[in-house]
Amino acid sequence: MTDLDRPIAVLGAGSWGTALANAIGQKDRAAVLIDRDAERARTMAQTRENTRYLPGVMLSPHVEVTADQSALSSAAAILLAVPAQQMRGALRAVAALVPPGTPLIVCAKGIERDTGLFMTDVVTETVPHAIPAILSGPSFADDVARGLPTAVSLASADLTLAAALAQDLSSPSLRVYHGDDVRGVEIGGAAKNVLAIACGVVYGRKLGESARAALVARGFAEITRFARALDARAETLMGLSGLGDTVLSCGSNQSRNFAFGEALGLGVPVAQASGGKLAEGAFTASALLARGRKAGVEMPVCEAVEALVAERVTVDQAIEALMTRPLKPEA
Ligand SMILES: NC(=O)C1=CN([C@@H]2O[C@H](COP(=O)(O)OP(=O)(O)OC[C@H]3O[C@@H](n4cnc5c(N)ncnc54)[C@H](OP(=O)(O)O)[C@@H]3O)[C@@H](O)[C@H]2O)C=CC1
Ligand SMILES: O=C(CO)COP(=O)(O)O
Repeated sequence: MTDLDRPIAVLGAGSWGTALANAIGQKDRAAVLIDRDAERARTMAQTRENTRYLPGVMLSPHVEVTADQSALSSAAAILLAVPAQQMRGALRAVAALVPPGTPLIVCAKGIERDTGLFMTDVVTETVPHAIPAILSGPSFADDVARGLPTAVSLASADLTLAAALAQDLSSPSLRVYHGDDVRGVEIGGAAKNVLAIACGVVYGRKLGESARAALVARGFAEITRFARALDARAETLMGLSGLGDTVLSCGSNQSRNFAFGEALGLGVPVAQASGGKLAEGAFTASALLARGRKAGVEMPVCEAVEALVAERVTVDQAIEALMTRPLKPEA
């Protein structure tokens, strides 16, 4: 366990950051939730509710809300809950405030589009004096914030640290498993979002549950191939951050990625399909595909999502391309 006298800080006061801060607060451990907007932070501190991102959930009294990033300097660990494409900018802005050796736990699920880097690599580049870790798994913010039960995975290269952080974040409703396969955990979280978009498309286009199940299986196979090529462990992908989150996000339009795909399947143009919500897979698809090509891994489901998001193909063309690929052994 980390130093209990020091709070755990959460950078990013959106739905996931707020839910995580609340989960920590519900354990009677001090959490500091950092919103980049001072006015919003003040209002949230007073009303105890994040009306924009997590309406209807009251914050634990152990959660302090602030816009003052200097709170990071005294944190035992920092949870990074900003969107993947904003991670580099957010980290650059606070790097000087982070004491050497502080665990920076990435809670975002994505790959940086411009560089193809995973989030822990972005941490290493921007805050080299910190220790990167990753948290991922089946966990809708709303469920976690309301104390509904789930389990997630936390990985760090240092297994002892991963175990201590998992202990810090675990509660009777949030079971945090630990490990050292950082790459495996971050691939699971980033790639499931792309697969969730594909499943949403199939649902929106009303292709039936058999098609969705087949897509999950083939999509998961390509994610696992990709993970192996990047020296991640296949069994990590079979765990909470891979299979677990795939089951969650590919079967419910409570997932914003699934809902984005569903809108595409219904014929909504890409620009409107997210309804103003974050759909990480739309940004990650091109980066995942590029990394797959570099590693020599065929990723037809990811390719279809990337082409759809770039509006190079229609939904029907994407489906036809997937269904008319040369037949091959299943493995
Ligand atoms: N929501 C969920 O159920 C889960 C989400 N995640 C992952 O967590 C990450 C964040 O998602 P989520 O919380 O849902 O997203 P939201 O859209 O709900 O919130 C994003 C938050 O990040 C803030 N933000 C954006 N850029 C910066 C920046 N440069 N510096 C500081 N804060 C910034 C936003 O502030 P502003 O309002 O000012 O733009 C907002 O508070 C994603 O990668 C997602 O995949 C993981 C598990 C569950
Ligand atoms: O990652 C999540 C659940 O584990 C949240 O999924 P969405 O970002 O698709 O809403």
